Amino acid sequence: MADPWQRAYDFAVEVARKAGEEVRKAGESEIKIMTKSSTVDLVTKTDERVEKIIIGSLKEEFGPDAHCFIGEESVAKGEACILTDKPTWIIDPVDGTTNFVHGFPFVAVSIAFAVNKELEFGVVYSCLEDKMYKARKGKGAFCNDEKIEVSDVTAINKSIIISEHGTDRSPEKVNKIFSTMQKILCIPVHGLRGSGTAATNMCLVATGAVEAFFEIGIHCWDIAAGAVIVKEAGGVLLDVDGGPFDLMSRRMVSANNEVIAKRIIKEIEIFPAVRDDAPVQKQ
Ligand SMILES: O=P([O-])([O-])O[C@@H]1[C@@H](O)[C@H](O)[C@@H](O)[C@H](O)[C@@H]1O
Ligand SMILES: [Mg+2]
Repeated sequence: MADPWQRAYDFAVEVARKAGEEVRKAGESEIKIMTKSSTVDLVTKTDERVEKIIIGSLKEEFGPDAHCFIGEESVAKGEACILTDKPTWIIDPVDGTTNFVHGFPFVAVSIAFAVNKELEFGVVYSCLEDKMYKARKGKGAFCNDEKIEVSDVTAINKSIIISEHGTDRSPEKVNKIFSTMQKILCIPVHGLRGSGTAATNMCLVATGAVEAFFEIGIHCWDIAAGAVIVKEAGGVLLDVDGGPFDLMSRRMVSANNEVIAKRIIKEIEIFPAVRDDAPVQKQ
């Protein structure tokens, strides 16, 4: 039987590379900082323009109504964030916007594709490092066409763990985030890190550079592509309470194996995050 999604996978890599070139060449003029959910949840004209380029290219290639789209900046402007059984692109045009604004060298274009609510493939282009990560369900994970695999470490005291503090600065959430990080640091682990972009953090798990990345507060577009890449590199994905991974729940643990994942989960102080697919509250 013909493979229905290979062309979409190959094209997603081309589009991610083109989008990354747009991010790299974005001039000072475009880095006009705007904010969304908080004063530190940044967005720029580049985020918006690059998302339009990505979606426009996909519609031109596959037809304007063939697929559905969940894009970070389209959702920010009021579009629905509902994953149906229809073929759906899940897009973060600039993952690591704060890094982009500050010139901190980790910025990624993240493009995932789901069918029947199953993630088919994911592409993460770390455009300042020129690293193209990609993975297709059942076909392995790659960085610049070299196969990648998670770390084989099972001892938590020989691991590096990544987490992020997100953009919600409410004291009760910040306290839980830092209390969790303190407990993990003092296990002890070899180190705590954070690149500032969830997609890149997940690719670091997939390459074995770190053993786990977890966060409460991320969105489906931050992690959808990285989820496929981690899984295909031999890693695991769980909810922060140890339950099954839920793409729309705004929380997750990605790790090289269940031993590390479950040891981290024991330390996570969970706080609520409104689901990506929660009904929009009428004003
Ligand atoms: O907004 P963005 O740069 O696309 O995505 C970012 C995520 O990748 C990161 O994990 C999170 O901690 C940041 O708050 C931000 O949400
Ligand atoms: Mg983004």
